[in-house]
Amino acid sequence: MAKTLPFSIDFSGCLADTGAECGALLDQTRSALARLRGCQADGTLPLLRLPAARDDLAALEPLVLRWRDEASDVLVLGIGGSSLGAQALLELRDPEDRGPRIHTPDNVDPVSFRRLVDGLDWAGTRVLAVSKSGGTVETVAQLLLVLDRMEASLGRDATAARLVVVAEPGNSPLRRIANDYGVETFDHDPNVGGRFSVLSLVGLLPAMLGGVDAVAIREGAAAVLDQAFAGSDPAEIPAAMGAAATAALMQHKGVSQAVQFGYVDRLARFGEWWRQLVGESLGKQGIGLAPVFARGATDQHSQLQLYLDGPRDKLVTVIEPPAEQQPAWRITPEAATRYGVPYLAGRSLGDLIAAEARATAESLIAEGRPTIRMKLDAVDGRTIGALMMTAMIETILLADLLAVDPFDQPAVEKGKILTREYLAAAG
Ligand SMILES: O=P(O)(O)OC[C@H]1O[C@](O)(CO)[C@@H](O)[C@@H]1O
Repeated sequence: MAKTLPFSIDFSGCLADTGAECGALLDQTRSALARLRGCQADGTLPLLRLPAARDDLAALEPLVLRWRDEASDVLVLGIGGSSLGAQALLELRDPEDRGPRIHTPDNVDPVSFRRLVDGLDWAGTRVLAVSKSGGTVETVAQLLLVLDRMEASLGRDATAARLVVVAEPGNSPLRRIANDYGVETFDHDPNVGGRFSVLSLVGLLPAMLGGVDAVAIREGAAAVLDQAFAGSDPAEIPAAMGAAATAALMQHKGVSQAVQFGYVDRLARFGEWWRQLVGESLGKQGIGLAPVFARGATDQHSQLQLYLDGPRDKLVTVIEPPAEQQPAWRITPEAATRYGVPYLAGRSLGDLIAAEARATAESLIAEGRPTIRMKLDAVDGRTIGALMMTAMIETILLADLLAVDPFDQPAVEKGKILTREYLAAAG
């Protein structure tokens, strides 16, 4: 299916007993796809315009060049959609890249944050604070603590020169800090929600600071939209098939969990980004799909027993590695024979992990467990851009089939209010 995309995908292992229901749901995706195409044309869903945009990337270049040249470390402060996408993209960094170390501490665990910050040389450190709302307590707290340290070490002007803020326009704590210090500020598009913002500067600025090819990422995403909006049969569109198959399994087979079983370590952070996308976009009004990330081959020795023999409530997507990641580092036939493991003769770890991914997918299918098989052409910017856009379109289509709004997250507000109340009371 769909070889204009940098991956192939096989849904045959998840359609048993739901073929008819899936077909009907697939038909329903036609109207949602047409609406999305309209939104791309008239710009009402800016996410869909990002893959083709280039001017915004050009506007980031001076900052990227400056910081890549002068910084030893970049601290990216942000959480949720203001960090997870960047973390996923930074996994594609070339190990030989000579740019700054990039830290994405997202969490506010006081010990790990302090450990990180204590190891920084403030003169060489640059700080990028990202928050769509500009008011997320974790990000604001981290920034205030960091500013305190930086200012004590460097003084106010040098601190201001080392800080850049990304936030939507308006009067928010982050904007007030930025104004007060007079720092360079970039707008977060108010119409691109955090978990859909990875292809904007939110994900791409940190990626570019790490020397990752932002254009390739956008090209991969563009290929997905081109294919999805070309008027093809929805059965040929991975996002539409994924949404229809998932909805059919949820509505007719009691599936309530989606497991992404990824056999590529560099995509583990992609798995974390995807968890927010699925969790926050679909989990509402008593409906939802619990997203689970499992790492192959590690979780074969931890979770696979459950997936094969536990409750039939899971849809597993096995992401199989590309052939490309098989370096010529092989077990010698002599050693394999001598120690009684002849099947390892001449084999690499790439051979091993590929065989394990295949074995996992085939075992799940043999057990009648709904399974999608995805095979990547490569692990690069174009592929991750395509994976991310496929996941976002699939989530939007699935939300449409489940009749929930993919773009809000109203339930998390209560906890935020209580957190502020408890902090105020403690003070
Ligand atoms: O970018 P912000 O506004 O700091 O929000 C961070 C994250 O918090 C949430 O609003 C959930 O609390 C996410 O949707 C969002 O990605």
